[in-house]
Amino acid sequence: MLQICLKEMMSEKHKIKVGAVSYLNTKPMMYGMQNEAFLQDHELVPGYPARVAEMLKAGEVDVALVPVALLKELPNYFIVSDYCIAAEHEVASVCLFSEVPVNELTTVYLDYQSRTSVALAKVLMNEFWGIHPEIINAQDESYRTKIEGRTGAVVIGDRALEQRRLSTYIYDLASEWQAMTNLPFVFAVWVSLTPMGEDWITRFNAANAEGFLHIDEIAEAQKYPVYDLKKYYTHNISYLLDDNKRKGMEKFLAFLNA
Ligand SMILES: C=C(O[C@@H]1C=C(C(=O)O)C=C[C@H]1O)C(=O)O
Repeated sequence: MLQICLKEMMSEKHKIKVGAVSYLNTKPMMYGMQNEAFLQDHELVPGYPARVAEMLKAGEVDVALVPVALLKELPNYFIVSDYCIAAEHEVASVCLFSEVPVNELTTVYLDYQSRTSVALAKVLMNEFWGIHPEIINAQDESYRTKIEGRTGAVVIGDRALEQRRLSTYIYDLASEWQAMTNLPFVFAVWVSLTPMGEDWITRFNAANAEGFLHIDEIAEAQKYPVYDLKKYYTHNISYLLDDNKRKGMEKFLAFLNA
C-alpha cells in the first residue's frame, strides 16, 4: 500500500504541466489530451491567455499555449507543436466592438485576458486605421458595459462570441490584419522554455491532431447556442502552423519590435 502511494507521488511529481487556454477554441486540440494515457504523465492547467503567459514565465508550467506577443519577452523559447490558434479569414472571437465607426472612437478599452490581440489592436490603430483614441487597459470583466457612445473595446474568446450579439459595429481583427498585410494571423503557439525532445513532440502533435477527427462530436457536446461552433472550428480558427502563418507571425513580431 505504502509502496503504491509512493509510486503515485513520484509519478505525480514528474508530470509535465501543460498550460492551456480555457476558451472553446482550444477544445479540438485538447480532445486528445483528455484520456488516461496522456493524463498519466501530464497535468493540464487551464487559464485565460494572459494568465497562461504568466504561468509559463513563472515556471509554473512546462509547456503552454501562449500568446504570440509573449515571445518577444522570452530570451529563449521552443515552438513544440505544429498546432496553433490562428486565422486565415475572419476569426470571429477577436474583435473591436463599438456603437460608432472606428474613426469616431475617442476611447478604447483593451481586454485584460489578452496579450496578442491587444497588441494587434494597437498595430491596427496606428498603422491601418490611423486613429489615436485614449487607450485603457481593462482590469476586470466590467469593462464590457462601457461599450457605448464613442467608447469601444477589444474583447477576445468566448466572451467575444457573446458580445457579437450586442454590439452594432464589429471589427474582426484577423480580417483587418489580412487586409493590411495579406497574411494570416497567429494568436497563440505551443511553447516550452527548454527543449522537449523529438519523441515527446511527436506524441504531443498526435494528441493535438486527434480532435480534428471528431469535430462534429466536439461542437455538439458544447450545447452553445451563441455561435455555430462547427463553423468556428473549421472556418474561423485555423489550427495548423504552416509556412504562411509563420510569415504572418514574423511580420507581427517585427511590428512589436519596431
Ligand atoms: C482567437 C483567439 O486567440 C486567443 C487570443 C490571445 C491573445 O489575444 O492574447 C491568446 C490566445 C488565443 O487563444 C481567441 O481566443 O479568441
